[in-house]
Amino acid sequence: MTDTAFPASLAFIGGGNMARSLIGGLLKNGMPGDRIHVADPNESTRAALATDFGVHTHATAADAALQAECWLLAVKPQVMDSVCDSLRDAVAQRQPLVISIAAGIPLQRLRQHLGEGAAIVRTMPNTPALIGLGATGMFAADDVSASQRAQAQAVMQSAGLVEWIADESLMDAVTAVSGSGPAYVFLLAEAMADAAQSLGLPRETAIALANQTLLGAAHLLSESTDADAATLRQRVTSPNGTTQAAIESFERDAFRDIVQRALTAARDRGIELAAG
Ligand SMILES: NC(=O)C1=CN([C@@H]2O[C@H](COP(=O)(O)OP(=O)(O)OC[C@H]3O[C@@H](n4cnc5c(N)ncnc54)[C@H](OP(=O)(O)O)[C@@H]3O)[C@@H](O)[C@H]2O)C=CC1
Ligand SMILES: O=C(O)[C@@H]1CCC=N1
Repeated sequence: MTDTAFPASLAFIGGGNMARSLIGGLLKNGMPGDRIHVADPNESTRAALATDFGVHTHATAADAALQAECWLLAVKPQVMDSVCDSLRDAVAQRQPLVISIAAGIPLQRLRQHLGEGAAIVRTMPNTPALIGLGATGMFAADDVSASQRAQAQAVMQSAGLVEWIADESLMDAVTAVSGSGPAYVFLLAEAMADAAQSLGLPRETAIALANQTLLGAAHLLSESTDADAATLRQRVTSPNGTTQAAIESFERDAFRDIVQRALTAARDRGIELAAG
């Protein structure tokens, strides 16, 4: 990743959890903090961001936006319409590249509230962005130029893997698998530790073993070039052994259906958020 791919200046609208994760990644990849502006209404949030990252901070979205050629919309979906409305004059002045990370909100709705003049890329990152291991799905409107796409990609790639999505309607499926996905893994970590404790292990030992198992399995999955998840699972599963007993229990309890229903619920909630 070369610094030249980054926008010359970047304004985060919203300085919460995801903004913090993405700013951390940008700095690690060579974007200087003094080229980043962040708007957040909370004084303590602004102070912490300025101290931790050396970024410029602003109390209003428009103040930050006017300072930058690329904006990253990182507010909750529920306030996105009003935030975009407050940026209409700044859009007319700056003609920005706008990257949205909001779940559910379609490009058309962003364009409607921002007004004409913004080139918009809709993305869906996830919280492992904080350690450079994020996964982001991206969709660009037709009027986004190749160099703007490259800039948007550079911003999101500083947080990890990027996948371009050809059809905007699939962005809610991206949210369901990778945007919300880290929470499913944390739920599994909780459940494994709880179960191990109930089988008699001390709490701390149960947590340590469950967490390290998820870490090791994730690394093995990502580093195994010759084996997919199913193959790796089979390698753990000795015939008539302990793993087979557990997997058969999962299958009897319709584990795959449970996952399918959960992802469908997340996808459908994204569609509801689009409706406002
Ligand atoms: N958390 C996640 O795992 C992921 C989240 N997303 C998306 O990222 C977006 C942000 O989520 P997240 O970081 O978790 O949310 P946070 O609530 O942590 O951050 C949003 C921040 O925006 C601030 N804010 C509210 N109104 C304005 C305004 N008018 N101008 C500037 N800032 C404002 C909020 O302040 P206050 O708290 O006072 O309202 C808050 O500090 C959402 O749209 C979400 O869908 C996408 C992928 C993953
Ligand atoms: O739960 C949410 O709505 C956000 C979007 C994906 C992850 N967190």
